[in-house]
Parts: sequence; structure tokens; C-alpha cells
Amino acid sequence: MRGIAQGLIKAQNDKGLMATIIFVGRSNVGKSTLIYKLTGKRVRRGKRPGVTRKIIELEWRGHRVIDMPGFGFMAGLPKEVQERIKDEIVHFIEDNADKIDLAILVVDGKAAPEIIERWEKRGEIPIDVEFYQFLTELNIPTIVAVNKLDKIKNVQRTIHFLAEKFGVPYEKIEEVFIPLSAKFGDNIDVLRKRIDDILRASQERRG
Ligand SMILES: Nc1nc2c(ncn2[C@@H]2O[C@H](COP(=O)(O)OP(=O)(O)OP(=O)(O)O)[C@@H](O)[C@H]2O)c(=O)[nH]1
Repeated sequence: MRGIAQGLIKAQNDKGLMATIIFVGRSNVGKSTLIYKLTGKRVRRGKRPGVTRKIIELEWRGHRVIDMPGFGFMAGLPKEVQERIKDEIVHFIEDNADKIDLAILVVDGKAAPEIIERWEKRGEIPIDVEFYQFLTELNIPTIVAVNKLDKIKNVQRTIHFLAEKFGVPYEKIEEVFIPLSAKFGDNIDVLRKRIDDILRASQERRG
């Protein structure tokens, strides 16, 4: 997969595409649904967790959009396969960090706080937290799409909880987190605008 993935990004330059956006997130958080809502293009999606197991890429408004496989628990998948998928994602991002203009980390706003607390109680670093910090350490601009807004009881509290766990300072919360609903379309326009702003800044930096 690593070789194929590198080939994908190399081909970006050959095809004259402007920017690369990656979507990452645990399995079943709604990445594929969000990509569809945003781009109008279908990548595989389904009710069963772990549907997207390989890297899927598409073109959107002259950009390359990459849907990464879901990481974390997937029903029916042995732990070592889950670990391998996670390693592949990490390697892909490390190898291509300088070509990735934007990462959209999708979390399930209803489920994430509970999952994070469970991991912390076990003495482990929650996988979403680990990925957010990994992306920012690589200097990849990252938006956290807090999905399934329709199911979140207290949005403000959820966002502040996530910001604290991810280590995002108070004044940056609005810049980083966007509560939205991929299924019902809420705040997709906000996400689209934020993407435009980040990509514009990134193009200017690259000249
Ligand atoms: N209530 C609600 N459900 C959503 C929302 N977005 C996605 N879903 C549902 O969440 C489930 C998983 O969505 P997918 O788009 O397949 O998730 P994914 O992250 O691509 O999943 P993997 O293929 O496992 O990586 C589906 O049943 C979606 O209909 C949302 O905003 N609200």
C-alpha cells in the first residue's frame, strides 16, 4: 500500500492538481459520508464499521482528496490487522507530509468523549488524540470535523472536552474544531469555507 500511496501523490504533480487533502478518523465516524456531502462524490460507505479499508482517492475542484482507511476497532477484524492498518496510515502520512496541504480528522462527536475516557482509564493515549498530535507535529494543518452533530447533546461541552484532550488552546478552538453533520448537511458550508482559507494560505506559502 505504501508504494501505491506514494505513487498517488506523485501523480498529483503530473496531473497538475493543486492541493492534497486527506481524511482520517476512526472507523465508522462518517468520513465517507462527509466526503460525499462535501464533494458530491461517492466513496464506499456503509453501516458496518470498517468498510473503507484501503486508500481511496478522488479529484475535487482540482484538488486530490484522499480517504484513508478507518483506524481503531473494527468488528470482525483481528487486532493485528487493525494495527497494520494504523501503521500503514502513519507511514503514508509521514512519507507524504510535505505534500499534504490539509488533514481533516473526523471524530464521532457523540461517541468520542466516552471512548477517550475509556482509553485514558486504561492508561493508554486515545487514538484520536494521538493522531491529532501526530498531524500537528508534522506541521500538517488540521481541521477536526466533529461529526454526528445531530446526536450530540451539549455541543459546547463536547468541543471544549475534545480541545482539552487534544491540547488545543482556548483561543484556537474555533479555528480547529467544526461541529457538523455529514448526514444532514449542517455546517458543511463552514467546513468548505475553512478548507478554502487553509488551501489559499498553503498555495501562497508554496508560491
Ligand atoms: N446520525 C448521524 N449519522 C451519521 C452522520 N454521518 C455519518 N453517519 C452514519 O455513520 C455510519 C458510518 O458512516 P461512514 O461514512 O460509512 O463512516 P466511515 O468513517 O467512512 O467508516 P469506515 O468505512 O469504517 O472508515 C453510517 O451509518 C452513516 O449513515 C451524521 O452526521 N449523523
